[in-house]
Amino acid sequence: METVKVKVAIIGSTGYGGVELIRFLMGHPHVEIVSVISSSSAGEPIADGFPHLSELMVQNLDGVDPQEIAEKADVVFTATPSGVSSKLVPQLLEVGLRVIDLSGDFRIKDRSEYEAWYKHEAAEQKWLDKAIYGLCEINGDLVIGSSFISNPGCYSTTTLLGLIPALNAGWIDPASIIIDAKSGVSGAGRGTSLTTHYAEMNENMKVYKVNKHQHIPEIEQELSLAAGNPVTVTFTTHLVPMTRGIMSTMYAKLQGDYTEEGLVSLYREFYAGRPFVRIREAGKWPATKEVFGSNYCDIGFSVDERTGRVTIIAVTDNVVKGAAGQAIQNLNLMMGWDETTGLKLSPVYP
Ligand SMILES: NC(=O)C1=CN([C@@H]2O[C@H](COP(=O)(O)OP(=O)(O)OC[C@H]3O[C@@H](n4cnc5c(N)ncnc54)[C@H](OP(=O)(O)O)[C@@H]3O)[C@@H](O)[C@H]2O)C=CC1
Ligand SMILES: CC(=O)N[C@@H](CCC(=O)OP(=O)(O)O)C(=O)O
Repeated sequence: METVKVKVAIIGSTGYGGVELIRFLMGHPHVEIVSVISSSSAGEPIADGFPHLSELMVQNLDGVDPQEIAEKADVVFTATPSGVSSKLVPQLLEVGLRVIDLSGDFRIKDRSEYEAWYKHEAAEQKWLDKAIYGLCEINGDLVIGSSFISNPGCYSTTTLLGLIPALNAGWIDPASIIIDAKSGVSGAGRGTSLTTHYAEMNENMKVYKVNKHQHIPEIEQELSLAAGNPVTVTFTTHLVPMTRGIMSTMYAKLQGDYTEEGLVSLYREFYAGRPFVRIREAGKWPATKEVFGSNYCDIGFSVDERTGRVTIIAVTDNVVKGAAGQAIQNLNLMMGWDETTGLKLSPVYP
């Protein structure tokens, strides 16, 4: 006998995060997509803009009406811009929906810190306090049975999964961390801009938001929790001419004679039973193609005995583990299902 499916709605379903949620959820055995929602194209068939989704059971886009969503759905994903989520999500929670929000609006718990980096008004403190920071491999226990998840940022996910085990074990000096991160252009969303259009990005590489990236306070907040003390980082982001993928290359001073083999053991033990984090053997480093289209985060190491530093390399697909995939992993944990349900896709290669 088939079990009752959880009814899911997606707001922002015409953006990259939303479309990727639909792709994975169409194959999820315990989920029924009951509403795909757009603030600008309500009433239009989703297949008009996305012909590859013509087999989705719900055909027309609905408008943004919390009461109407609550009548149809149990859980709603908000794949909406920051500044929109902060206002919309409380309305969804108030009508009794469970919410998984993909924006940055509920990740940073300190309102003044959020406002300093995002340059607009923070959500009310009571909602910030309610939101669970859904970095599944670290906070999975808090996600189980919860009703409101703030899904981590793409760079933050990649970077935190790469740093937390070494920081937590006291193997690296928290004051020495430098992060050099690169992203494919889909990380900027579907809207066109001078920064991201083809002629600007093809055969080009750009550094951006140097020392000003909005993921800095998110990364520092979570590293500080892992270290038990305030941690600050140097974090630099680059756009590279590819569609998907993040590589985060992290440098830190080792606080002992630790080897690559030792790091591999430490990380494999830390992530034991967490199927979406894969640790390369000593001296082997991951590439973005090796996680493309999948929910994996792959991590490798190099120890430099001359400088006493470790280089940690972590890769993810920004739209999957960095957004929609992790959001579904959070749904699985929230509902008490196996965290890999609907997500067991191997990376697309080549
Ligand atoms: N792309 C990525 O790799 C990642 C994105 N994120 C975050 O996830 C969220 C979605 O990102 P992404 O899909 O890339 O962004 P997109 O810009 O591609 O899509 C955002 C969607 O939000 C909808 N939207 C805009 N304004 C409103 C509104 N007032 N009310 C309801 N819906 C609105 C738009 O659809 P419509 O006009 O049809 O309503 C739009 O398609 C963002 O907060 C982003 O920062 C997080 C991690 C990674
Ligand atoms: C390539 C690119 O532009 N990437 C985006 C990160 C997307 C993301 O995760 O955004 P939120 O944290 O706002 O949800 C950026 O650097 O701002």
